[in-house]
Amino acid sequence: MSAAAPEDLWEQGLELKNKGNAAFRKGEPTAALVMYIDALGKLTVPDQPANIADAEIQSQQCSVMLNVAACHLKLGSLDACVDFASQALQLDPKNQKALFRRGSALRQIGRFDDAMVDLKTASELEPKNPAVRQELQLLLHARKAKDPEKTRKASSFAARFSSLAGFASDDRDNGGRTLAATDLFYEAPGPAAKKMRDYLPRVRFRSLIHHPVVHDGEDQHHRRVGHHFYKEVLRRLRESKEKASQASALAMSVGVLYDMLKRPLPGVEASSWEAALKQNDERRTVIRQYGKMMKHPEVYDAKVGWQPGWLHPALVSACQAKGTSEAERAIKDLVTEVSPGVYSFDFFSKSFCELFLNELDNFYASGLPARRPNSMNNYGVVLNDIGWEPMVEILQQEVLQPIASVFFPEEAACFDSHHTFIVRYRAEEDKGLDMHIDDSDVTFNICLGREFTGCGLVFCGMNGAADHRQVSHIYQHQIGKCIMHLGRKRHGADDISTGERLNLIVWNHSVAWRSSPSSKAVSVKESGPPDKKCLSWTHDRDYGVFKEYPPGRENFMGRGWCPPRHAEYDGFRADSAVERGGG
Ligand SMILES: O=C(O)CCC(=O)C(=O)O
Ligand SMILES: [Fe+2]
Repeated sequence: MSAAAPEDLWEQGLELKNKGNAAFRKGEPTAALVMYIDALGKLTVPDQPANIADAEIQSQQCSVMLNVAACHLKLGSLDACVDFASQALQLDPKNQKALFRRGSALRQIGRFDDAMVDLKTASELEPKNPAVRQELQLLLHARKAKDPEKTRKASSFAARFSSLAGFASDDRDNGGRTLAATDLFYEAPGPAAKKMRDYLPRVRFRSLIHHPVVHDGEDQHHRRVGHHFYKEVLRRLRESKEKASQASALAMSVGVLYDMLKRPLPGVEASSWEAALKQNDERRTVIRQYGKMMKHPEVYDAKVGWQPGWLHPALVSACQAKGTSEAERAIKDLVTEVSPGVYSFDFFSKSFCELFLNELDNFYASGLPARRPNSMNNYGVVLNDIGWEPMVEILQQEVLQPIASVFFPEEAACFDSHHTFIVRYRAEEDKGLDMHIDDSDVTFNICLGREFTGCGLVFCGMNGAADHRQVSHIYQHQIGKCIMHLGRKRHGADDISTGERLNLIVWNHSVAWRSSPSSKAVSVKESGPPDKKCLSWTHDRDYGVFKEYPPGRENFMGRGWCPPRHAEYDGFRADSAVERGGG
């Protein structure tokens, strides 16, 4: 049998390269790598085809070596990446991609000086390349973490979240859209997000504001100024001598906004205005005082932002693809759907979990007052009330929203605020959490530790669905991992058996989603009696039919709202005599 002709090998090599490219684009770096290596074998045989120019041969060889380096980079085989990128550079010493890939691998290995040489050269070759700029920022951060003095001056690079792939650098061109961390709305790509923008309110507060005039609407979840505000605007417009042009109406509205922050508007109880004022004062006092007592102030420092070492490397690399055609694929590779509508992925590094728990211990020991996250959890703390809101705002824009919008395109199209808190479970305190739905559009829940057994998170169905009270999944938290789900998916925590569990919860809010018709789905008839595990003493009208109310919670009987009357299953019976028309 005669050996294949050089021309045939060449053709086979190119074909394999193309197949490798297709696999890489599909997000299958291992399959791609196998094909590229095979291709390289065929393209680098000693006898080269006579009909192909030397320059073309070198260029193809270099291109496959670069692709091999890209696969290794993606797979975390950093030394191999360095080797192949170096081989490519022998063929083409000024190859920008080779310098970039080798620089990135060298940074991740910790060879910062070598990485700097490569990345600087790559940057000189293509100064505007966003990936190179992101990589340089990561490098500066990594260096800073190792030697803060040496790179102190470079910290302007690190503004906000720039540590994570330079997402927030103010002048970054992001495929036609720039994103500064101060943008009112993050505009996600895709038709769902576009549709949601129609429902953005005309007047909106960037974050939770505690004010009697803000939550008085029919649907308080909208967090909009309510009728006292509009009444006052109309009254002033009527009294105004000016013709009510758009400009004067706007000026009037701003005036009323200003006034409502200074004194109660007509019709608003002075006492509720005072109470809101007091709560806000207390909150600011705690933030100010705790600012002087923090153990790890860097964790609160939104000017510097998030350090890459705090997040799990898998999350960092998925986020690095942001703004590229690989972004969605990278997120899908990161995330596992553990059950319909429930997604899990690596989030914090172990060292950050420890650091943050240490910071929380410090807060608990400070004796400063803290608001509890909800009526069912007495030992957690609202982190927005102790100064962490700006950090989560950055996280929300740069990490949470891009991930959530892949799986929940409508709910996550435009996040605008968040409620972030810690829950804590241990014996003698809160052992578990009643089944519930949250005042959250998309929830991120990350386990920080410590040692524990039990305390699984039980998921049931989506609020209003026929299987809304049927168990769908029981999730065991793992330290550093995040679970993401819609707030309207019923869930609750089983009692803890041993140890202590602390989780960080971010409730992401979207006014646009809540104003959209999609959010107004009506409940359908329940398919049958509920699973006992899905019963909620705070929500359900039939809890007592299946279970004894927990001690001290008997007064919840008769206060439930679920299922709504039109959605009762066949044979439904309410547990309360009042409902049944009894006492
Ligand atoms: O314990 C958990 O993991 C869930 C906590 C939760 O759902 C909540 O606080 O709303
Ligand atoms: Fe919850």
